[in-house]
Amino acid sequence: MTTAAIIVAAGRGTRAGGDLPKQWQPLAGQPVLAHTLAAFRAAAGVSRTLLVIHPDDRARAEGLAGVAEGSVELVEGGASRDASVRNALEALAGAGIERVLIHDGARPLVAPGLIARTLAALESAPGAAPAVPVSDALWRGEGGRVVGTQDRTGLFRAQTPQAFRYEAILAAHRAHPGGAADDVEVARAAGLEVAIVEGCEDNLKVTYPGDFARAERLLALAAGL
Ligand SMILES: Nc1ccn([C@@H]2O[C@H](COP(=O)(O)OP(=O)(O)OP(=O)(O)O)[C@@H](O)[C@H]2O)c(=O)n1
Ligand SMILES: C[C@](O)(CO)[C@H](O)COP(=O)(O)O
Repeated sequence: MTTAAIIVAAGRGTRAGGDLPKQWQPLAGQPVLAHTLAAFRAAAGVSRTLLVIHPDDRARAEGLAGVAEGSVELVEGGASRDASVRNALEALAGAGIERVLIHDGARPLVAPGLIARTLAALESAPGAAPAVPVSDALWRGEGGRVVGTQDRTGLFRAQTPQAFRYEAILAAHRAHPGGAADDVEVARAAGLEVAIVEGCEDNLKVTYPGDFARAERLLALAAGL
């Protein structure tokens, strides 16, 4: 099966703050994105890797391992995450790709094993994505006060990579009006079944300033430091 990986990294990282978009900020001495790309290089069976970037970031992207050598292809993103994914899916049209993994560049701790089990789940469904069951109690709050509780049964925190049969997710994106939080939402809007795969607590998305330190601690643990 021919598999492509799409790594979306065209966002501006406004919630993370800093002088650079979060995916370009350093994490253990390298840009966040360098860690993400390294995880996909270590994953088995990915034949093409597309990195979706903001046009302002082209020079930075050209400095990443794999880009100059041609093993990582650059695609320009759009104004929203789903527009960025769509650009990359369209760039793969007609290339004989059968499966696609779509991953946030801002999740640098993705493990090759998680990538493998997400892909494997495509045997039984046209889509598959990792998620972590909600384990904490859930409240509704207003004005700094708890105003209610929420049943957590059947609730999951969604992660990436999200994997799909390529032609199915391309058609789903073409039919979608836009504004989806992730590709599972796009797939479901087109009627595709998506299997839930066991996610990993460490596969965090760098979203807020404090996430850099947390990600560095996890990287150090993984390296046995
Ligand atoms: N127009 C966009 C918006 C987001 N993304 C990517 O989608 C992933 C998940 O999005 P998010 O964490 O929301 O990133 P940002 O949009 O950059 O963050 P913020 O909402 O804080 O600005 C990130 O890797 C981001 O770069 C993208 O490729 N194109
Ligand atoms: C795709 C995603 O990472 C799934 O968790 C997420 O929906 C995108 O980021 P946001 O923080 O919801 O904007």
